[in-house]
Amino acid sequence: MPPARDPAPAPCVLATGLVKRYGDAVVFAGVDLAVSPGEFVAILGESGVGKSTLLNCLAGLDAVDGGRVCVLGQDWAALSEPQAAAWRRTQLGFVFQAFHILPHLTVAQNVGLPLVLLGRPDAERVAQVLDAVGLGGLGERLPQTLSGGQLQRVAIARALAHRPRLILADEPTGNLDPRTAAQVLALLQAQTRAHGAALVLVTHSHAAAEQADRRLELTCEGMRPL
Ligand SMILES: Nc1ncnc2c1ncn2[C@@H]1O[C@H](COP(=O)(O)OP(=O)(O)OP(=O)(O)O)[C@@H](O)[C@H]1O
Repeated sequence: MPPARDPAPAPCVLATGLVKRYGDAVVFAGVDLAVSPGEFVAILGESGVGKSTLLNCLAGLDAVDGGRVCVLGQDWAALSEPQAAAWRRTQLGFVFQAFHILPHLTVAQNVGLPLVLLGRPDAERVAQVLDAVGLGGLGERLPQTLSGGQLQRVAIARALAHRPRLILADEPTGNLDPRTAAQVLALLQAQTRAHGAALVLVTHSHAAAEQADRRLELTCEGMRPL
């Protein structure tokens, strides 16, 4: 008898039939997406087509007007807001386009925040991820003393600190020179491969998208492979 094959792993994120509207304006409709553990998917698309909105929907930060999103088997719609916040803190790392770095906290405090919120502060891990993004030694600085590219790397370090199972990154290399961009992407990929996380990257950069296992284009009619 042939050996039983392992069942396919459950997707880290599974979105089916997503529809998003702002008032009467349909941003996108009929969007399907499944990303497996260890997989890196890049999403491209014209400016304004709804890529950031889609990431927010995947993260349960924005409500959808149709369809459903499950993260690691959990449907956002089945959770209360506090339950969703707890699930997000545990499972998700989000690199926002606008960074959302807290100005009154040091770099190290910003990066360590996900670990503190999970009740497991870990200065060693913070130092490790700061080193990994090339910001070793800057932990005690305040964000206002950093460049745009350095702030972007703080946001990436913060998204990785708690080793999330799903990383959603909105233009994470937009402010970086090509060499640093490549390093940061390699780091995001290493996290994905080493911990079986899934990485969904929204980008306009074809160089960044080239690194992905799969490339998809978001259009107003849905998602299509590139
Ligand atoms: N809160 C909101 N209220 C109304 N419309 C919104 C809101 N947020 C986004 N939009 C609109 O939804 C559409 C999609 O925006 P989104 O930022 O998701 O696009 P994007 O593909 O990420 O764009 P870019 O590549 O320029 O970052 C745009 O037309 C935008 O104006």
